[in-house]
Amino acid sequence: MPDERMRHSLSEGAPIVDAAPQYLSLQPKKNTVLVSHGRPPWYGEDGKRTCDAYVVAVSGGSGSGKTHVARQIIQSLGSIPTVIILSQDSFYKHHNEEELALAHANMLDFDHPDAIDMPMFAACLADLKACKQSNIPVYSFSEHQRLEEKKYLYGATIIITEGIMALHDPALRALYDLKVFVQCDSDLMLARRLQRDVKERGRSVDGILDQYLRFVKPSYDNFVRPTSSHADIIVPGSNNAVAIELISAHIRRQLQERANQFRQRLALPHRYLNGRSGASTLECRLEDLDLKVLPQTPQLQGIYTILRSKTTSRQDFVFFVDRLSTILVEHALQYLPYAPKTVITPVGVESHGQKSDAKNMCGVSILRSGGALERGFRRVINDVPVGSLLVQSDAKTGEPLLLHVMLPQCVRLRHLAEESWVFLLDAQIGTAAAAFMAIRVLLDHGVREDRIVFVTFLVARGGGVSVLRRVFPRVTIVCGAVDDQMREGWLEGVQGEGNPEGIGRKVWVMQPGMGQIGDRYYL
Ligand SMILES: Nc1ncnc2c1ncn2[C@@H]1O[C@H](COP(=O)(O)OP(=O)(O)O)[C@@H](O)[C@H]1O
Ligand SMILES: Nc1ccn([C@@H]2O[C@H](COP(=O)(O)O)[C@@H](O)[C@H]2O)c(=O)n1
Repeated sequence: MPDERMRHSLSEGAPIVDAAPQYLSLQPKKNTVLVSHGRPPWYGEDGKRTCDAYVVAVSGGSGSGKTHVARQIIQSLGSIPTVIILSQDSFYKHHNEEELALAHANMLDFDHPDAIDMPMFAACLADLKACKQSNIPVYSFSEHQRLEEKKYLYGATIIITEGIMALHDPALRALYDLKVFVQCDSDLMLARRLQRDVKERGRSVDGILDQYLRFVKPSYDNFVRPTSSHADIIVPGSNNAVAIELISAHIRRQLQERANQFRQRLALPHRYLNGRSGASTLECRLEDLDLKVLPQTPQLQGIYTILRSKTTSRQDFVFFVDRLSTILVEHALQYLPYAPKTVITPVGVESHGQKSDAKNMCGVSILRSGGALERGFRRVINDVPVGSLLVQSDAKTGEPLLLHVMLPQCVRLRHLAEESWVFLLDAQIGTAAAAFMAIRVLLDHGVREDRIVFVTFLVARGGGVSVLRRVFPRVTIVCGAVDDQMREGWLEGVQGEGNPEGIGRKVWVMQPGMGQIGDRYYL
């Protein structure tokens, strides 16, 4: 189970609102990633994507209940990892001054297929379906205008897209796994639209009726209703509980089939390890792993001795973790590109030096223990953005689950991500399941593999690092020490806010290791 305390603090304290997933509620918001229990791996042991997101399209007239049906499907599905209701309304085109004046006079046709930027909608949907991020436009119904801001979306297992023209475009239809049309009487649609547009879209009754007679009704008859022929299922716009149940049963079955198909190839933590039961073996040679290990100086060994000791106080542990993080990040910086630079010194003499060429440097810590490297990271790299990923193991299956994605702007925007240098921070690479997932997330965003620098205190030679290396050979891994083994062991629970009963759990532990670094650093 995910750490409740982490879930609580992250959902409350998220500084970038639109990047934070919402936990499933009875009224799920549109264009937001809704999370129930986290996202299992969407890639196989070769690091490649094994399945697309499942896409359901819901079309129908305005006020037919498309959004309502999308929400009913989500509720009926119950526990699904992550889902987005993607609204086609967000893709209304940008309007010039003249069009805006017409719109405010209810004289602009928003019900013609040309009113929607179909290629942009298809491109965003295709990215989300392919498990990539998308930055979708934000539209204001009261201003009749596309706003400056964009909304970042990433990580849905199911996408439910809804809109009056959702089934209109053949390129869009090709992206759907299931096509639904909501059929409703025109008078009911008009009544609902009147109520909603007055309450939510700041419209007058006269204006709504004007627009309805001039554009909405003719367009429904000419463009919207005919697309029902493309639907796999027609759902009534009211009293539709049976239809919703059929749809959700179908989706559940489809997802189950996919899961069964791919489970064999999923990247389960124990499958990364060389030894399959109880303990891992030392099959790989250190030099084959191409790790950038800190020079083993006496003072570095001194730091590790303090950190490994179970009698070290928390105060000392925090101090030496911060010191070690600083050393590691300094060491990691040498793997960035540098170019010669000449400066004039205060005594007027030229000095020939170096300057880093790396653009958009940022950090991403893998919570919770990766957070222990953040202070050192910020000390070494001035004013650097730091994001986070929360990956936890499912107690039943052992699968890593992606629970939370909070990435810096230079990763969220694809055109920046392609140039960015990202330092992934985690306390150790043991099974490598979390590292694997975090690298996959960055690659999904367009970060180049050779611009990912993984910084960690410890790597287990007999752990999953050999698989990580084979799959992502161009990622630089910087560490301070290499431990020989991993063993399946029982970790005593530490009583605290998130674990009031101090319940222990079965984990893969590194040997000799440093214990649970996150617990020792934060508690
Ligand atoms: N099956 C239904 N039962 C009761 N109210 C509904 C139903 N479907 C839609 N509504 C209500 O009608 C209004 C318009 O529905 P909505 O789903 O927003 O329509 P659409 O997305 O098709 O424009 C909303 O206030 C919604 O609560
Ligand atoms: N500025 C706009 C843009 C669109 N509309 C109307 O919205 C309807 C589609 O949205 P639904 O949520 O009802 O499906 C469509 O019929 C447009 O007329 C608008 O009024 N103003």
